[in-house]
Amino acid sequence: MLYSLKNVSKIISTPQEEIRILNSVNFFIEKGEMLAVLGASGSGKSTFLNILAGLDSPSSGEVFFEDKNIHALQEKEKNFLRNKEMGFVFQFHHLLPEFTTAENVAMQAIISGMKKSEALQKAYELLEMVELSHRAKHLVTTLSGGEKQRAAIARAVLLSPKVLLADEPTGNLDFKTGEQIMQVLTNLNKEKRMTLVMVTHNREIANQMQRVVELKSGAFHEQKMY
Ligand SMILES: Nc1ncnc2c1ncn2[C@@H]1O[C@H](COP(=O)(O)OP(=O)(O)OP(=O)(O)O)[C@@H](O)[C@H]1O
Repeated sequence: MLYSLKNVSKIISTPQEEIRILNSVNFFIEKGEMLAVLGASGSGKSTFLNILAGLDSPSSGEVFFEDKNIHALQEKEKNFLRNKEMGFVFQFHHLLPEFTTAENVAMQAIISGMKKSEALQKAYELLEMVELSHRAKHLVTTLSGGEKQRAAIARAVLLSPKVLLADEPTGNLDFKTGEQIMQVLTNLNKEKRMTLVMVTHNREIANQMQRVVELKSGAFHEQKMY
C-alpha cells in the first residue's frame, strides 16, 4: 500500500461556516495505481492532494505514506519525503524563466546534490520521453503551454519519485494537448510503475485513469475500479 488514510477528517473553519472536506474517511491507494479524483469546484480536491503531499494537515486521523505517518514527521523528514519520494505537477508550472528547458528539468536534482552533468543527462533522457528533446536548449519562456507542462512533468519525475501528485495537469490546455499530457502520464505509470494521483473536475480526462473516485460531501465515491 502506498497511501493509507485512517479515519481522516478535514474541516476548514471560515468566519461564515465550517467546511467539512473529509468526513472520517478511510481510503487506500495501492502502489502502481493510476487514480483520478473527480469533484466539483470547492469539493476539496486540492486540499486532499495537499494532505497527501504533507503540505496541509488533517483535522483528525492519520495519513500513512508506506509505513510513515506523514503528519507526525519532523519538518525535515517531511521535506525529505517530498523531495525524494513525491513529484508534483500543478496547473501552473512555475518554471524558471531565465533558464533553458533542460536546466529547469535538472535544477531540483542539482540543488539536492546530484552532479550537474548527471542531472542534465537525466534531463535530456526525460525530455526525450516527453518528446521535447528538440527544445532542451531553448529558454523555457519560448515553449508553448503544453510543452511547458511536459517540461514540468519531466522535472517532477527526475528523481524517480514513488508517486506523482498532479493537480489539474491538463486544466489550461486545449483538448489535443491535454490528450498528449495524459499519454505522458500513462507512459510513466506503465514504464516506471509510478503511482499517479490526479485531481480534476473533468470526467472525460478522469476516465482515462484505471480507478476513478469522486469526492463529494466529505466522502469518496468509487466510480470506476480496474
Ligand atoms: N485556507 C483556506 N481558508 C479558507 N477556506 C479554504 C482554505 N482552503 C480551502 N478553502 C475552501 O475549502 C473548499 C475546498 O477547496 P479546494 O481548493 O480544496 O477545492 P477544489 O475541489 O480543489 O476546488 P477547484 O476545483 O475549484 O480548484 C473551498 O470552499 C475553499 O474555498
